[in-house]
Amino acid sequence: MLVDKFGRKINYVRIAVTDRCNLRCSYCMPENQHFLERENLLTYEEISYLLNILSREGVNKVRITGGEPFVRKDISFLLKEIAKIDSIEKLTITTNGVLTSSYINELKDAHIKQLNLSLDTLNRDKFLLLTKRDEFEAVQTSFHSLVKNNFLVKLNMVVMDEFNTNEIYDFVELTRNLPISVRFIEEMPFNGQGNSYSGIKWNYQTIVSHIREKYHLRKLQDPTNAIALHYKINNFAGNIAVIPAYSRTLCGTCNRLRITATGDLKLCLYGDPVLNVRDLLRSGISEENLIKTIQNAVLNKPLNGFEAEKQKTSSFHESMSIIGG
Ligand SMILES: Nc1nc2c(ncn2[C@@H]2O[C@H](COP(=O)(O)OP(=O)(O)OP(=O)(O)O)[C@@H](O)[C@H]2O)c(=O)[nH]1
Ligand SMILES: C[S@@+](CC[C@H](N)C(=O)[O-])C[C@H]1O[C@@H](n2cnc3c(N)ncnc32)[C@H](O)[C@@H]1O
Ligand code: SF4
Ligand code: SF4
Repeated sequence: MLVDKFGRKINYVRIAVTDRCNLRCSYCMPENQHFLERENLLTYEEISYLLNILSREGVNKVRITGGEPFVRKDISFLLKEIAKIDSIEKLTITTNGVLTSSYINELKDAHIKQLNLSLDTLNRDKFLLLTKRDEFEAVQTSFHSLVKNNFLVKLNMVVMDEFNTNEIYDFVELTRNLPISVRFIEEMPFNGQGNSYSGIKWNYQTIVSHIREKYHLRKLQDPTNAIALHYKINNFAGNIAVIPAYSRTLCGTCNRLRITATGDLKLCLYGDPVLNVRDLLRSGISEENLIKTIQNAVLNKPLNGFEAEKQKTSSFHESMSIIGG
């Protein structure tokens, strides 16, 4: 079992399979982002080996993220390998939707039932402005194709002051007839650039208050270990949620480990890596020692890894594409 010193069971691993992406969302990476060479990435064999080991330590949920997972060659091979691990009950992906519609059959083959799709605006021109790529139609196609094929879709919208706050109600409206979850996310300081960062104007409370001005929100019971606050509007097919990713109100029940594209193990999204599994694997470490090393590292998972961060008014943050979100 992977358990930290606060008794939190770590059963959810988020793994970034690449740092590359076919979009350039400004909150995530600059246009001239420098990407890693292939040899720096964990291979699919290394990822499968690692997840097999972690699954025996109680990990039963895996999220594939990136960068954009579908830009990595033969991603379907990895999905099928992970699907073979019996004790992984939930395998899921976070994707920008540009290429996703071409993978519907492969997703079904890997028994994937749920996908998180990132979409921050419903306006094509604004999409281009934000992502620097004219792929709005492709994302729409994936969105509708996933819903039509009965995947459980969570739509992630990063709330950005003066960019898409005027679309919050339009996103809420999507849940009127579609059985999806729309999640409003506080923007975090991970844009891969050195600009100063002094907090956010639209935190989860502001977002909820804004929605309440127009809709009657009923609070739902949040699933165990959720990092989102869930709400329902009567008679709407879907639901909505708000992720206090920057305010960090839900860290106490955090059950996550992150493995970045280069194999760094992160105990918290905001923390520094504590070890590098790629280097350990390539050094020929035994399975037993690898497990012990990870177990010892996990013990030190911070209760709230953001404390040091709060003291800073300006700092450099790597791109979210390396961490995986
Ligand atoms: N602060 C914080 N933000 C997170 C954490 N996990 C995910 N996020 C952010 O939440 C947003 C949605 O992330 P997703 O990749 O869709 O994953 P998820 O929220 O874990 O998905 P579910 O397991 O379906 O709830 C992204 O902006 C992530 O960066 C976390 O542990 N802490
Ligand atoms: C880094 S992306 C990787 C997966 C895929 N490329 C995508 O965009 O869905 C994972 C999630 O992190 C979110 N994200 C990226 N940068 C963020 C930031 N600065 N603040 C909040 N969320 C962010 C994205 O919106 C996305 O939902
Ligand atoms: S958020 Fe996802 S889609 Fe956007 S640039 Fe980052 S990795 Fe790419
Ligand atoms: S900020 Fe860190 S401790 Fe809090 S939920 Fe995210 S990963 Fe977990």
